[in-house]
Amino acid sequence: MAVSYKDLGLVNTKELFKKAVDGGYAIPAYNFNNMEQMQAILQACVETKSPVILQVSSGARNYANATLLRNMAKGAVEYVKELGCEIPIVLHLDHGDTFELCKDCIDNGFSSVMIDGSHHSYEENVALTKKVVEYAHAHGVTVEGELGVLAGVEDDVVAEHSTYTKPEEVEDFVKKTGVDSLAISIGTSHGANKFTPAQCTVNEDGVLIPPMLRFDILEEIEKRIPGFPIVLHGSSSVPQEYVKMINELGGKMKDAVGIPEEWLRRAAKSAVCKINIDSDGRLAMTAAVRKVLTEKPGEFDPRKYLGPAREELKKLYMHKNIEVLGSANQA
Ligand SMILES: O=C(CO)COP(=O)(O)O
Ligand SMILES: O=C[C@H](O)COP(=O)(O)O
Ligand SMILES: [Zn+2]
Ligand SMILES: [Zn+2]
Repeated sequence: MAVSYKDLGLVNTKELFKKAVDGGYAIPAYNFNNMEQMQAILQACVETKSPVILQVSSGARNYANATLLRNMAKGAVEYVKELGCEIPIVLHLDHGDTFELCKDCIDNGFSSVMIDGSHHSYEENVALTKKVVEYAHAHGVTVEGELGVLAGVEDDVVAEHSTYTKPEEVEDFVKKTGVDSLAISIGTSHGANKFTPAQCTVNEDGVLIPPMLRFDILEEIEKRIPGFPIVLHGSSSVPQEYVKMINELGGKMKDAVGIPEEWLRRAAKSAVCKINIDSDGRLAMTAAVRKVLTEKPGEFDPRKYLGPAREELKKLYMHKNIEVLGSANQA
């Protein structure tokens, strides 16, 4: 039997995006795979009074099990009430690659899905996205499409080089497909190794500064589809304190560079109304777990290292909501 997101107390992205575009901030889209990540996200968003998009990749569904994830999302709505603030919660499929996967999520309580047809030809992308939109809209679910390909690892898909979004395609794409939001490629990419040191310049403090995002492309897109909700994937900043911690505590992360928070702040003020962050959370948890296991080698209770990891993650998300995305106090 199909389960509607409405029965779970979740919301789609429609109103949230409208307010975010008008208000000059972005809604956080944080990926989760397990209970501690979900708790950290919800606690951080309740404490900062921020709306939130709980983001699930197909990898996460395989890892955690789709039924369990859905029931966790149902629990999320009750949990935030218990915490004392009923923030709007979206359950979103990240990087859906087939109609069947999107349909399965829509039939199982997701309030929003992404169909990433960006790896197909333009015509195929339009046809696939339109098909998902028709099914989703019949169920009140909102849809994110994508134009342009991000460099780095996208789920199972590896894009060696990014292809920037062509502004001259966006109007036609939005009109033909009926999507509710559009992910674009302006120089961000997935993972912790977004740029090689050779691509970066070094500032006076010895910090690697990556090549500037193509804000000119974003501006051109905004001119062509004014006020239309834009999504930025691959937006982790790869905090160097976490990379350093991981490496000092026995890890081996080489050349990890992300998107400066200043640039994300600038993007959030534009039509960019959803910013995807996954890798930074992975770094925060890994650094915290390594710290506990190094300092207390006799520790073997998972709560003793996953608990501090959850705390570190919550701190990171609160920082993002308040200092970077501007979503704090917008719930
Ligand atoms: O775009 C993302 C999820 O869709 C996450 O990007 P990061 O790898 O930069 O966190
Ligand atoms: O864009 C990809 C997200 O970071 C999810 O990653 P994943 O497929 O490893 O769960
Ligand atoms: Zn893509
Ligand atoms: Zn992504």
